[in-house]
Amino acid sequence: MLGTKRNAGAAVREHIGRQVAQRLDANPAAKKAQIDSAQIYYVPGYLSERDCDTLMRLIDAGSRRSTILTDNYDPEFRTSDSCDLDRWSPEIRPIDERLASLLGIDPHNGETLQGQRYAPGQQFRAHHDFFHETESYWERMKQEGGQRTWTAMIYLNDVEEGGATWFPQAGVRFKPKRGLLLAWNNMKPDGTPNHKTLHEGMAVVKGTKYIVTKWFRESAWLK
Ligand SMILES: O=C(O)CCC(=O)C(=O)O
Ligand SMILES: [Fe+2]
Repeated sequence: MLGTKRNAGAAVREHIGRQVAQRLDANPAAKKAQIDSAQIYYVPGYLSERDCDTLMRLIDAGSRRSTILTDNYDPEFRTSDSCDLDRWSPEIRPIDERLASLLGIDPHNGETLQGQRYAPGQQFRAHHDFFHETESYWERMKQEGGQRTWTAMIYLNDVEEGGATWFPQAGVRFKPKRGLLLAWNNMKPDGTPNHKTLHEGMAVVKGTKYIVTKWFRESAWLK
């Protein structure tokens, strides 16, 4: 394709993008955000109260300070606590597999489900979930399942004030709502990274925000 920066991976990513979008379009529970610049879907009430409670309990039990992958570390960038949730545990496994099946992606391509907790003042500043292939971590990520394609994220509780997920370039903002799932394609329909998926976990003002995030790779992450 003359004049574009499509590389070999783009064809695979284009295919995944189309397959997942078709599957979500066919799912009556999934709604599509009415914007042109990114494929963002949401499913209200995706997770039951009981599952939300279980995940919040596990996050409280297993949290550590969140980390980020970058060559330019800024301690204020991501100030939440995170926890990797054990995919083989009897509580997580059904949730994990149901998520992969919602998107129609092989569960092996999914990274470990990650819980995140934000206290007042904590945030995750504007970032892309896809990997920047010019950064030094990319060589390692390439061996570990490659690029991130789709993200699925679920709010586990309502937050009194603040904590919205904001896509400033796509022009949408989601307020945390217990059980609400968001899923978006980090690639454009042609399989190249979509910079308009830039998003931010805005600072919590009042209350505590609990979410789980699952990032899906273009190939097997789980060996
Ligand atoms: O906390 C949020 O609303 C966003 C979280 C996020 O961007 C992520 O987990 O990749
Ligand atoms: Fe993100």
